[in-house]
Amino acid sequence: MIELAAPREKAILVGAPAKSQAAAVTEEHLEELGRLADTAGVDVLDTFVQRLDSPHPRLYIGEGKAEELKQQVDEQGATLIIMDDELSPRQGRNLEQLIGTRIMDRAELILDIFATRARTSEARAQVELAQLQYLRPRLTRMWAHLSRVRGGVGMRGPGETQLETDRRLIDHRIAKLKEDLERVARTRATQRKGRTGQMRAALVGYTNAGKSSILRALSGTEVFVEDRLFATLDPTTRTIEVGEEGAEVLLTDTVGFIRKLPHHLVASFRATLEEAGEADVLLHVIDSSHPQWEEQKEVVEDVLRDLGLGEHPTVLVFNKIDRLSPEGVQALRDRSYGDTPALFVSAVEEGQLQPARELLHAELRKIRPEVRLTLSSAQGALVSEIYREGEVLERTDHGTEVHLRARLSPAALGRLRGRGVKIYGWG
Ligand SMILES: Nc1nc2c(ncn2[C@@H]2O[C@H](COP(=O)(O)OP(=O)(O)OP(=O)(O)O)[C@@H](O)[C@H]2O)c(=O)[nH]1
Ligand SMILES: [Mg+2]
Repeated sequence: MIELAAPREKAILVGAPAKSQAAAVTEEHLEELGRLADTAGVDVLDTFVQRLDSPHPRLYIGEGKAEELKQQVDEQGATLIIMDDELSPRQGRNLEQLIGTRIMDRAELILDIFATRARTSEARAQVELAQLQYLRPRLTRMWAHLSRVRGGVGMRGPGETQLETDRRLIDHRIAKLKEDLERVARTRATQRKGRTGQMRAALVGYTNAGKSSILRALSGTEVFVEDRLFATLDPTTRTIEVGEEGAEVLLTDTVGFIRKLPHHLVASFRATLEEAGEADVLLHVIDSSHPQWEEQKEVVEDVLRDLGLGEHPTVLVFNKIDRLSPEGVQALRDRSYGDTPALFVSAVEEGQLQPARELLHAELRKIRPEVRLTLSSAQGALVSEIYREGEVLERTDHGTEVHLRARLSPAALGRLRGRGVKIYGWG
């Protein structure tokens, strides 16, 4: 994106919700936008709200309101306007022209945060791809903005040729990034094939819900935790012990989700997030002390559905219950979550996570039942497949037969049965 030199930007946050939205919800959304702005290093001067029946096609907000906003910007000396809603390229351009101040929407702000926080080369490439895809249809506006900053005659609006050249350059770069990312994804898929069939779980959830804190508490290792949105961008995996017999599970922490996550960003992070899909079970972490936790839970469920993980085995982990009253915790426990098992924990209180270990163990046992298999000498090749795909607990060789006690996923069991392996204790 276009970088302006320091000092810090001073922004007015603009929300234009539907008339039906409750005032408290609007306020909370703008507060979240304020936290995003803070993470991006922007000072927030004020907020500005207009309730709408539907967005204005030309300016998003109404014309009169836009004039009012312009006045407020001038009076308060704002250098930036941040819209909570996604602006079309045209609305952004028109509004920017009318007010004469740079406008960003929530999506652009999130992209900016990701760009400054991504550490691995893969995460950086994913963010750059998303940024370029966002930028491409908005090039004219970016150019108009640049010409105002530099203020030079002859810089006012580049000719069509300049735009064409820029679009072509962007297209080349997009193609190159996609190619690189596909290569990385292929390498990872190959690595995964070589992995043993250890049980895996992944932490998913709204940003700041406490995913990394839970990983830290369960693994007893240092994991980066911060009271900021998007503290974690790169997935981290640790081994944790579950149950009483010292059974081990690989637990992966993932990037948090947020309302109106730019879809380009979800698409370019797909490869990383798909790793979560390889987990036997997802731990959906919820900040139960947040007034809008139900909306946050829905946002996460929507993104998971987008990623094709809507039906994946999941456990709900209601975190931060240390901030609730005993009655508040009881009210959460009394609710029904359908068939999804739910846990009520605190990642910061000693010993509170023991039930999580036990439930995780029980769930994984359900997902990967323990079975006994008998293979004939002709099926020798399948034995190594079982070692690769599952967890072999015991092996005895009886003459030409191999007897195994193992944990395998239903899919692997179905495949083995299809190939004539004798399976006991399942289905
Ligand atoms: N009181 C309380 N605070 C918690 C609990 N779990 C996490 N926190 C705090 O919540 C904040 C966010 O925690 P993180 O573990 O970084 O959250 P995250 O889900 O990994 O967040 P992102 O990586 O930003 O998506 C930190 O300030 C934690 O100390 C809890 O059980 N109780
Ligand atoms: Mg985190």
